[in-house]
Amino acid sequence: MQPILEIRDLTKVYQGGLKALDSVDLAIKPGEIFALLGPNGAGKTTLIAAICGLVRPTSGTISAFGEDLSKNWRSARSRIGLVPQELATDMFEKVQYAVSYSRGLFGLAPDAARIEEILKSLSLWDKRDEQIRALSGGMKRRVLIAKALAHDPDLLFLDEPTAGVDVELRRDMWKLIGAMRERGVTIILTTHYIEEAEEMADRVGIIRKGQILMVDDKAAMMSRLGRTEAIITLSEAISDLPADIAAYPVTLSEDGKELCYRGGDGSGKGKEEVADITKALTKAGIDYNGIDIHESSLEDIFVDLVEERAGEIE
Ligand SMILES: Nc1ncnc2c1ncn2[C@@H]1O[C@H](COP(=O)(O)OP(=O)(O)OP(=O)(O)O)[C@@H](O)[C@H]1O
Repeated sequence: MQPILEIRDLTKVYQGGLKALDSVDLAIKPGEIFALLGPNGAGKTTLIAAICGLVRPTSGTISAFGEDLSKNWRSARSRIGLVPQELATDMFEKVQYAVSYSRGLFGLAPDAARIEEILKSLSLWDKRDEQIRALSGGMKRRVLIAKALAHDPDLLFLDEPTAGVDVELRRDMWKLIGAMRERGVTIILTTHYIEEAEEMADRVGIIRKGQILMVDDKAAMMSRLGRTEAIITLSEAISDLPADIAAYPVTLSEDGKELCYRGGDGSGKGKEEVADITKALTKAGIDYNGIDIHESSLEDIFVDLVEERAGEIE
């Protein structure tokens, strides 16, 4: 299947010499939700801005819908929507006007019914005649989304769509993003909230210091890089581990009272091994009085990756 968006060897060096993107390659499949995860300053916004024509790349190519954006920017751009991090709109405008105006910017004929549908889907219809400045932060965020949807884009970028919003609004946003996907919109979102990527995304890309560290299906990433961690608290300190237990990925704490397991592969193997270890302990006559077991989340994987690669890149 031809990617809806293809980025090749994209580099952006800002004036002053900061390399915000470093040879980025990325292909986005039609209809997917792709989450771009990265710490502050990783280059997420720069990447989106480069695709949306707001930042000029230093080198590399970006094609969307099969067209090279540097050659045929206008037609591809009309099929792209961007929900930026911050509101860059006239705060005195009324909601409905602002959203209709966004549609007009792309040369589309006014479509009151479609605008009404968008405003209703975002619970903004009751606020349609209010000035944007009078809305709460969460409602302003919805206006940003409505404006980005006004021209019915096929490819939608959401730059930190839920940064700083409350949990309820975040859940609403997730539902909304899910509904957009149902309509066939391809979605790329950047987020600090790993929970968001875990909940929403089909694929996840991890970016750090302008480099893409890894791109994979979310489930594959979790099963490939997932880990089980367990701490088994022993009733009495021991000085040595029996050989059959030492064969597992375990370490004994300095005081000899805790057995720490770190292994598995996100497929359930870790839990099985921990169960086997407890059986072996019982067989060896070693009592334990607690097991604390933890399956790693996408967050743990992300933190591990970013920390592990930090040394390599610096
Ligand atoms: N206009 C600019 N001129 C110079 N440097 C810039 C400019 N815009 C961004 N940068 C730098 O480029 C790097 C990447 O920034 P970018 O905003 O793309 O990161 P980000 O991953 O979106 O971060 P955040 O999660 O904090 O929004 C940062 O070091 C930033 O300071």
